[in-house]
Formats: sequence, C-alpha cells, structure tokens
Amino acid sequence: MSMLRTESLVKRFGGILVSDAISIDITPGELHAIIGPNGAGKTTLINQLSGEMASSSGSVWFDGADVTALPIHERARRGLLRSYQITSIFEDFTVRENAVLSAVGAREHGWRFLQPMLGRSGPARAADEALVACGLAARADVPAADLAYGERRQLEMAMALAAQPKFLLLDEPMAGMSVQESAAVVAMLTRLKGSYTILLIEHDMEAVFALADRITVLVYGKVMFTGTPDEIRNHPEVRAVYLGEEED
Ligand SMILES: Nc1ncnc2c1ncn2[C@@H]1O[C@H](COP(=O)(O)OP(=O)(O)OP(=O)(O)O)[C@@H](O)[C@H]1O
Repeated sequence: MSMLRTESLVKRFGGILVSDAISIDITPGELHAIIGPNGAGKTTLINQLSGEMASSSGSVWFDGADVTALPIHERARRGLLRSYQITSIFEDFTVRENAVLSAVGAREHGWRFLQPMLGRSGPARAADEALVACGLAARADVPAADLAYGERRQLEMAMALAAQPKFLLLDEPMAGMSVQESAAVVAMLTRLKGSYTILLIEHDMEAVFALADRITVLVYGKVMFTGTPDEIRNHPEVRAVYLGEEED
C-alpha cells in the first residue's frame, strides 16, 4: 500500500511543460528523496503535492483517497504537511510555546487556548516530543527571537512535527546552513526516519544518499529513474546526466 501516489501528474505554465506525467509511489515509513538538476521541476512537484499549485492533469492520492481537487489546508488537515506551511514562528514566544501553538492549531482549537494548553497532556506532549526529536529540548524556554538560523529551521520542523502529520514534505531543509547545522539536520532526520513518511528535496547529495530509502531522479520534469541509493549510484544514465554534472 502506498501513503502518497501520483498518477501521470502534469503541470504546464502556458506552453511550458514543467511536470511531465510524473508517477511516483511512496510507502508508509519511507524516506523518499527527489533529486535533479536546477529547474528539473522538484519544487513544482512539491507544490502540486501540498496543494499550493493546482495540477494541469493527473492525480494525487494520499492515504487511500484522491486528494487532487483538495486545497492546501484540507490536505494539511489530513496529515499531508509541508514544513514551512505551518504558522510562522512567533518571535516573542518561547521555542516550546511556538511548538505548542502549532500542536493546538493542528487540532483546530484556536489560539485563545494556548495558555491552558501549555500544561495539558495532548498538545504539550506532542510539542515536547517534537522538540526532543528536533534536538531543541534544551532550548525550549528560550524566546524564538534568540535562535540561530539553523535552530530556527529546526524549530520549523518541530512545529511541523507537533502538528502530528502523517507525511512531511521537506523542500531543501539544509539550504543556507553551515556544515555543523546540516549535520544536525541529518542527525534529526535519521532519528525521525521510520516514524514518519517523508519526501525530501535536497541538493546536498551526501545527506540524500545517507538518508533516503529510495531516490527519484527528475530531469526536465520527467522521472528518469527511481531506486535505492546504490541503484542510483550505479545507474549509468543518472551518473551521466546528474551525478556527473554535480562532480563537474
Ligand atoms: N510560476 C511559474 N511560471 C512559469 N514557469 C515556472 C513557474 N514556476 C516554475 N517555473 C519553471 O519551471 C521549471 C522548474 O522549476 P522548479 O523551481 O520546480 O525546479 P527545481 O527543480 O525546484 O529547481 P531548483 O533545484 O533550482 O530549485 C523552471 O524552468 C522554472 O522556470
């Protein structure tokens, strides 16, 4: 059974075909990476999966249901979540308050309940677990405004996890990070692996090959190949078109 599946998904911008009949299939608990040269259509595909962009044709199936026609918030409510689409970080709130707010928001209780919720089991527990998973437990009581760039990205991820999604769409979570910050994100994703189903777009090939169960190579909007990291490494066409280009 698949958690997320697309059938011949197409996106056209005017006359330009950006997603060219993409069919992918992601199983529960899998960490699936999408790689491809700049402009291959990776971000467009994530936009189509999250619901930020309507598809020109084809379908998206999530958790057994056809969600192609559903708007972004309805897909999020069903547990298909893109990390940054969570409420933006509130600077004056502590790290923990931000995570609790996200957990409360996901349950559609609304804001005014934030204060009492901080002491309650459901959202507070989800928030604390998310902070531990993202390596931010020791920073829980720090105002979000005091976080370093890498920690802010970790908080965004913690806020997504606090909402207890079934599926996480991660678009370049390591972009703009230092080597140490990237290593912290790889460690975090390694801990999360298996507990969540994750689609990861990332240019850092070392991270992708360390983390992914399977990788899909996208070139000019088309799926060139899907396989395990070893299969990708040894695929002549992929090496020539993509990995070779990266080495250059
Ligand atoms: N709103 C838009 N209107 C017209 N063309 C677009 C639009 N969004 C994206 N494109 C085009 O679609 C193609 C794919 O873009 P996309 O950002 O999805 O690629 P990508 O693989 O994510 O690239 P990168 O690795 O550089 O982030 C590009 O040629 C881009 O110019």
